[in-house]
Amino acid sequence: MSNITSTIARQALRIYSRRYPSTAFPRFSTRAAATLGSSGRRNYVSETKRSNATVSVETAIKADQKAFIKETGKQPQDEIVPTTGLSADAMMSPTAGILKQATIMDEGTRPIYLDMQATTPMDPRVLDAMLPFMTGLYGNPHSRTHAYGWETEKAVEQAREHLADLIGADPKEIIFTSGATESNNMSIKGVARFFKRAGKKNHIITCQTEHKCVLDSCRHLQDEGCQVTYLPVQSNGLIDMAQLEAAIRPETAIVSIMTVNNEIGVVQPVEEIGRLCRSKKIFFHTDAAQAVGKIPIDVNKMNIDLMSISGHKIYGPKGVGACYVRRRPRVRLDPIISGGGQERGLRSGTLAPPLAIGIGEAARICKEEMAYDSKRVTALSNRLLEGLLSLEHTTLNGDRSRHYPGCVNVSFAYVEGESLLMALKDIALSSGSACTSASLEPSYVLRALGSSDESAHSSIRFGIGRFTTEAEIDYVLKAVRERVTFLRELSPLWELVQEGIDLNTIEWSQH
Ligand SMILES: Cc1ncc(COP(=O)(O)O)c(C=O)c1O
Ligand code: FES
Repeated sequence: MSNITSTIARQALRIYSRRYPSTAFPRFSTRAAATLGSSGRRNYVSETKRSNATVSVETAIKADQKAFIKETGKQPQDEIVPTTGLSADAMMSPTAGILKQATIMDEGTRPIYLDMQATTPMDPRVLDAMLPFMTGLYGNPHSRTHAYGWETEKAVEQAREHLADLIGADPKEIIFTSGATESNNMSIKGVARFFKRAGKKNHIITCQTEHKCVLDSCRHLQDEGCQVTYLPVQSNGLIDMAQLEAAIRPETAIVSIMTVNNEIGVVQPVEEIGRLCRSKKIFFHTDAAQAVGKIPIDVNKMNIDLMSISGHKIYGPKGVGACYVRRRPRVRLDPIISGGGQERGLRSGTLAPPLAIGIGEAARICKEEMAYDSKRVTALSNRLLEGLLSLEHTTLNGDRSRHYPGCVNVSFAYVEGESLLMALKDIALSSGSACTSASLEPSYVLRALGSSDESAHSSIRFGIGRFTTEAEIDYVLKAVRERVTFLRELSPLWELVQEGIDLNTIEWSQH
């Protein structure tokens, strides 16, 4: 039996005291240990000393498992048993069989994965489609003089068709890129630079809750002399159409508003935005990385001129994406990557056929299974949300009806989000976007909704996807309920609330 000493509670307290510096904080000493039993299942016990009193708490998967057996009469192995059974190193070992372990087949041997907005597991059918193009079918799809080139080109063009089919586009309007980040850069910088160079228009409209790569592209364009309006959002996370209309100027070249927000899952009124932009002859770009393949999108019905797609958000490979670029009326843009003129001259460089074929297959499966996936994800999401909201002082962030159900962002008042994440090590979750998850800053998306720093800090995002099971949701609900209760019991703020004190009436001493 091996022992893994963990510092979950200590780290939680460190963050807690950093976050609430003005709070008179009782002295704590903590010890938390996780043991990896010979059964391969993980148990952990934490012991917390608060002031002079000692509180021993067995928060634990072990306890969860006992309750699970009692409630269901089933052994958890039959259902889900999150453990540290296989380390990442072990998974990489050639004897472990990486393909076998790295697919959904590993369910039950690692933490439950509920971070689908960060990335999705690759569908094994996607891998099947890709593999021949990593080995025997290695031709350059741009080679026109022999069969090696032709066979690869044929498969790449079929992938383009699958992507086009998913969003109601013509295959010629699909440009393969390295991901949604590149597609966003290409769209926004490309259009803005074209119009600026032509001396015509130099204004861009976007929104404060966009992904960093959109906001950062706009910042770069500001340095180049463009003007940018960052629209605020309402407290439900949606933009106000009247504000958008008022922000439009004669020199506005492009409006960029995302379809589904990656942190809170709200769905912006894309069809209305498209109609407005078309009526004003302004190009409309949408970052649909979190929307494509999950909710129906039709670029013609929605008057979308440019759209960003990411492979790894739709059960496809990482490092590949696509950009929809409308041909009629033709979107004019300066390419970011110049060279051999591939991809309609908009994105030079040899394509990566396995990746392009992977995203194509992922798109094909999404189209075929969207209704089924959507029904499942919605049912799981309702189950999760109902359970989470039954905990007191817990709220959903973002609009409840204009919402993609696979992204559930919840605030647990009086619980520090990072502490909760640490107490939920058996579940892979995040408090926001993956690229900002190392930062202890509160989410700028939640701040834009008007959330307080405390509320933003106490928020967790639960991402549900194609391979999530009901048993996993039930496990997560139980674990969250227990650990939120545990952490609240440590919180001096919670103690005050329980004593009936209105925290807003307290004047905290300043340091
Ligand atoms: C809304 C949104 N836009 C863009 C991206 C970046 O996508 P990619 O990783 O394909 O560059 C992401 C994912 O992280 C996202 O969620
Ligand atoms: S790049 Fe994926 S969340 Fe930021």
